[in-house]
Amino acid sequence: SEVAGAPKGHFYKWEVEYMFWSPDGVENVVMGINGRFPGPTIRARAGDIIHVELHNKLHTEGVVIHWHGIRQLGTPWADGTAAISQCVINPGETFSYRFTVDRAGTYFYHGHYGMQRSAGLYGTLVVDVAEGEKEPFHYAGEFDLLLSDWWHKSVHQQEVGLSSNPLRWIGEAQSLLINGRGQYNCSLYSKNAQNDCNIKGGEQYAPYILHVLPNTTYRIRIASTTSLASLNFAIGGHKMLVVEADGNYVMPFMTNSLDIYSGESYSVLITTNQKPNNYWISAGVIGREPQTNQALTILNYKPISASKLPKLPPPATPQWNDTDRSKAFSNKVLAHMNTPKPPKNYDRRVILLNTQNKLNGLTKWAINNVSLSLPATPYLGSMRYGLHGAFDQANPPENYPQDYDLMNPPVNPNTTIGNGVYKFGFKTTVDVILQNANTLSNVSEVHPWHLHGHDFWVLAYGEGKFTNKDEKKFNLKNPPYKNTAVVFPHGWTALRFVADNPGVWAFHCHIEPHLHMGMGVVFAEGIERLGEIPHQALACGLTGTSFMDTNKH
Ligand SMILES: O=C1O[C@H]([C@@H](O)CO)C(O)=C1O
Repeated sequence: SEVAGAPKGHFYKWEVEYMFWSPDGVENVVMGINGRFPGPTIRARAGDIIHVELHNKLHTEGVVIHWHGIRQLGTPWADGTAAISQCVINPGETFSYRFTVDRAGTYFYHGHYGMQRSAGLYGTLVVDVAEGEKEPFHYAGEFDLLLSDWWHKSVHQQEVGLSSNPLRWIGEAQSLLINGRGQYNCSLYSKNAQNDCNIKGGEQYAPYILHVLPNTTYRIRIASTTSLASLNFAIGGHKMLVVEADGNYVMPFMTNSLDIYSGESYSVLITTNQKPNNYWISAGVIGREPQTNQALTILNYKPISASKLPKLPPPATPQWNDTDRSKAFSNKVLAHMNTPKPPKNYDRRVILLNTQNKLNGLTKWAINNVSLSLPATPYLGSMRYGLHGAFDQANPPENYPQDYDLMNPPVNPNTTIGNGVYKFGFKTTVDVILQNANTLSNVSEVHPWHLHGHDFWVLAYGEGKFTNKDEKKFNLKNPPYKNTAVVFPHGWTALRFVADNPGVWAFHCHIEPHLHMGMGVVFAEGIERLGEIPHQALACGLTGTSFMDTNKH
């Protein structure tokens, strides 16, 4: 029985283990949860408490899970970032993630240790509005789509390649998956698809079909946990009304297709007002030269058979390098009128130059010429208990040399490694300017940056080198409130957030191999306000040693 007004608890026991699976018709090894890939969907209401007891059944690897988009207000030790918020959960061990989902929205969860997200450790997390609350739109049914990309090479091979000299880059994905389902080397868009793709129904790689009734409005939640790919999502013959981004309502706008970068989530409404038939739903690569087939599934009007080939061809994915189109899309995402407004002024501005570099022959990504290498002792514990030997005590650089040429490969490609922390005064307003540049191979790439523990306002996307004059381009009226924002090639993105959540928070490129190559920084605020940290999060490195020595915590 429930006490009226009390938060509802959702308790889950999860076991993580490798298992054989066939995400795209080619059998492989994936990381599963309770024997499933993707992991189970969590569904709760705003204000509820989620409690996941995560048991590590991997034989030789640690594990953690990050709850992407959940701010962890008051529970920074539950953020699930290895070496930042907690010690990894060793094989055979269990860790209790207990946190409140404070706000309705579309979220997901994923591994945040090494490249375990690429290994398939992810699932959907949906938070509905609190009992009695209403959303600013109506719909009769819902579908939740989690997009990902999939490699046939193991994550171990990928990781070794990334830290080899010369670099063995992971290359483009073999398949794109919708809810963990894709088709390698065959297309559903063929008369013989059922034969070519060997689909009889019920296979692990059979598409997740959206069965709909005519003349009905549906909400489709779309989240991207891709390792590398930026995607363009579309539904043949249907326009989409975008209503939510990263857990915040947006000013609704109509679109034929949606750009979604790794780490982002959206909700769209569609009305099934077309001729009763089947229609293709597609997701194709943008931002990088695609070498991967579109992900396809079907919007099926009941009672038509879902195996009937749609009359219209799949939506064409836009030109991968049409950055003007991508920017125009991103600029359409604006806050709903009830969204919190940004402070008019900032207290501190940090400019972060994104470059690709070299370190002893290895290829790295660096921020203001520091490539992130995480320490053995997680920051949350070492900062809370004042263990200064745990990481670089010097403040990392807040800017880069103003004569740096963004439009060419670095003159001196050598970088340094580091693990210093950007420490912010509690409740200060921080501006972060992400400044893109040229890679070593004379191009500039797309990087979606994700902030833990907060949402930020996306004040502007700009071209070339940011200067203080660009402040006049800032949207302080209705900037979107998000947790992930892209920085376009050779461009900059201006973000603002309030450092009001005591904890240590990762801020990084959500492209997993890029993070692995050092493309991230660490933010912290309000550590002095934290009480005791659950011991489970501290049992390694210097925090572990200090417990054994003194027993004082
Ligand atoms: O980090 C990366 O490395 C490759 C390329 O720059 C070097 O092969 C690539 O496309 C990346 O995104």
